[in-house]
Amino acid sequence: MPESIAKIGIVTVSDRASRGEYEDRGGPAIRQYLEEVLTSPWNGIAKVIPDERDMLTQTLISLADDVGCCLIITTGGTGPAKRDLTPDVTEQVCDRMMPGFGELMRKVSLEKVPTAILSRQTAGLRGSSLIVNLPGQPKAIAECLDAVFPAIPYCIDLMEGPYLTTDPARIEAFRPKKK
Ligand SMILES: Nc1ncnc2c1ncn2[C@@H]1O[C@H](COP(=O)(O)OP(=O)(O)OP(=O)(O)O)[C@@H](O)[C@H]1O
Ligand SMILES: Nc1nc2c(c(=O)[nH]1)N[C@H]1C(S)=C(S)[C@@H](COP(=O)(O)O)O[C@H]1N2
Repeated sequence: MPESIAKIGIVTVSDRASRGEYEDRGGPAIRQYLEEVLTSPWNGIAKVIPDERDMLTQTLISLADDVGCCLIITTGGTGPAKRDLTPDVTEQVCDRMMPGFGELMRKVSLEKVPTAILSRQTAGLRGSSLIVNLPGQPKAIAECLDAVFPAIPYCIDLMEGPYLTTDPARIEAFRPKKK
């Protein structure tokens, strides 16, 4: 049976990028990362939205339930600023949380910037979708994804999603051997 093409949501959450005050570099950085790392077929569905609760809620639900994304990566809105609500909405739309993602990303980010602890970034599962939050700084994208990406293909296997393969020269997907 042919493997279905993985659909991956890429969501930039930024008031200024969504208003065109600066060019969104976060979404393209996520897409470029996936192009470098994934060797199995995938389609990216990118959105740029403001830090608005209803819009983010609808965007995440639609990418998960209607589009059928196995993975949704957000960037921005994870900090303590009054309008930052990406982790809160992520938790609200998810059935179950995956706190290890945020823990590991903060740990590796702390080696780069002392303000890493200001990110409330998290991850969770909605139906058959894994939602992962990244900070807004475009350079944080590869820093964080390098840490958690080795576990993402197996996470999606366990959710019965498409079989993702990676370029081992870039990221080695870790799949524990079956007993
Ligand atoms: N999507 C993005 N594209 C390009 N640069 C970004 C993006 N998001 C954040 N940055 C950069 O990182 C800095 C810190 O991120 P910050 O969280 O303040 O941005 P933001 O979420 O876009 O802010 P706001 O939503 O208030 O417009 C920004 O000042 C900007 O230089
Ligand atoms: N790897 C990494 N993590 C990082 C950063 C960074 O530059 N690199 N910036 C930090 C800062 S300054 C903030 S305020 C928080 C939240 O950023 P956000 O609101 O743009 O998501 O992420 C933190 N995590």
